[in-house]
Amino acid sequence: MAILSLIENIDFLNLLVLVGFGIVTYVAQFYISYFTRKNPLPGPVPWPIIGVWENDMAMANKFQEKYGDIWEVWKWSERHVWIGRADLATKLLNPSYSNNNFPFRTTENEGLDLMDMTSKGVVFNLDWNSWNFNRSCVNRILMSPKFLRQSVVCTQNLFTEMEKYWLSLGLDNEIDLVQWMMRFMIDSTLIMTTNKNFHALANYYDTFSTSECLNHPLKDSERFVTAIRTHFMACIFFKDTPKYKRRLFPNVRRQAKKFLEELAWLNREVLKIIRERKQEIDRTSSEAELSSDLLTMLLTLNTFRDLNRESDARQISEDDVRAITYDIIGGGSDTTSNSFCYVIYYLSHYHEVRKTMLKELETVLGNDQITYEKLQKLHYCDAIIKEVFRLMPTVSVLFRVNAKPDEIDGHHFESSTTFMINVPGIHTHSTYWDNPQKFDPQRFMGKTTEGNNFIPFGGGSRICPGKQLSMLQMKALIALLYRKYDVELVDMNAPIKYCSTTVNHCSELVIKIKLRSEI
Ligand code: HEM
Repeated sequence: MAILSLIENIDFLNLLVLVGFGIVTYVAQFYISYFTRKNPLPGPVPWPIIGVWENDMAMANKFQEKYGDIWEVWKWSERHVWIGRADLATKLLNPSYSNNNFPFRTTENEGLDLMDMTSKGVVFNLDWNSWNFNRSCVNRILMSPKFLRQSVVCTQNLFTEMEKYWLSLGLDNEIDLVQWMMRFMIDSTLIMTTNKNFHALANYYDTFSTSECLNHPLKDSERFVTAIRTHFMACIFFKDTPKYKRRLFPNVRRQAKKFLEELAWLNREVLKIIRERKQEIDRTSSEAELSSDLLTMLLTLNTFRDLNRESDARQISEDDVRAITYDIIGGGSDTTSNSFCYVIYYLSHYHEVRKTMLKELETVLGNDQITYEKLQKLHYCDAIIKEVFRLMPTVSVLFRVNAKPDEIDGHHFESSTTFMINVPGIHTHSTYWDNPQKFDPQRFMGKTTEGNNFIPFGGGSRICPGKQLSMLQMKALIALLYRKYDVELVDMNAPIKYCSTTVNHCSELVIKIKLRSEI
């Protein structure tokens, strides 16, 4: 009461003085605790409340240059320890599944809890036993030759479809590869995951075309594809937006509500797909072969239909199937589509590299059908993709959190410290690479890429389970495109256009293609 009457009687000038005093006290206290913090590392001095905005690849590299290979950045009130040298990341990228102090990517996160992601699936699952089981299921499927072979067939079929649209629009037409590849990989990942085509490519083609002859259930699938993309945006939103912000600011509250409504719709749709597939499997005789999509494989894992089942292994729950489906679609579409655009950018700028690649395509593939086995033999294509990843990693930062207090490079860290591994910093570190800024695929020829100095797919127990799949898809795409077409950038002088977040999103890559004349 006394405080209320004081506020009522205070005049405007005194109120200003009071507020000013409050701010000065807060700022002074903020900097006193910052400059007297325990175990300090070098790093930019943060602003009160907001800290330092750090989620940018160029900025991380600038900080590494200025502060060395281990530094700290404060974001909101959280300390992020950045690491830019492979040997300092050894503990973080520990391959052990049982003895690992850095098992997770995030600390407890109420926003991700709300999305039901912290006890299910793989990417943000904080329940170790549940993650371990789900991850072994995902590994078994994504790395199985049956699934990988099917992905090659799927890539060829979708390329034929996309090519048909390009030809129909005319070879003079400019193609924004980013837009096409985004739809291509959404279709591809959804087919590989659910065995259903959601026609994102066809929908996109329809935005250019005046023809009415396309025959596909456009509108339903468009809603689904939009909801899937919303799911990825919602993950980032809920992970990074604390509860108080979602409650305090009306526009943020509205956004959160909209996301949750859309996610509820998507969950219902995905559960419907899962249940329909279960019924289809039940109706199929035990001798008949089932399709090799992820959903079918997950639902039959450790059942009598699984030839490799272990006697005591449990089956996967419906909720985990749903969460894994999201993880795979999320992990597999944007990453591969952006990476492919970067490969095209580099190939367009390095004529000699392109020439050597075309020779390899001719020698290994000729005009034969592209197969899983043949793609394994494209060693130079493999080296090109790796060199592009080295200089332009699609995922430029890896996250880890320690379960118990630990020590790195003589620095002590409390448990639940957030660590960020600066992938481009390691990929261009002069300790590991000669002439690190030079684009030279030859450096990967005849060499294995074990170890933490090359980590485009991350490392340790959380390494990307889609690594083989995406390398295969990208090699298939290179072969399908370059065997038949010359590819040119419309603007050879433009730098790579991208927006840097955790995934470096290519924002535009306009190309023109024409039928190939000669190498
Ligand atoms: C060029 C393509 C790709 C790139 C650059 C990429 C990169 C990555 C990276 C850097 C991570 C984090 C690893 C870590 O924290 O150490 C990751 C995790 C993951 N990726 Fe990929 N990825 C690609 C394609 C795929 C594909 C095709 C799939 C699935 C079909 C996939 C599924 C996943 C999943 C599920 C995880 C989480 C693994 C876990 O938490 O245990 N990724 N990926």
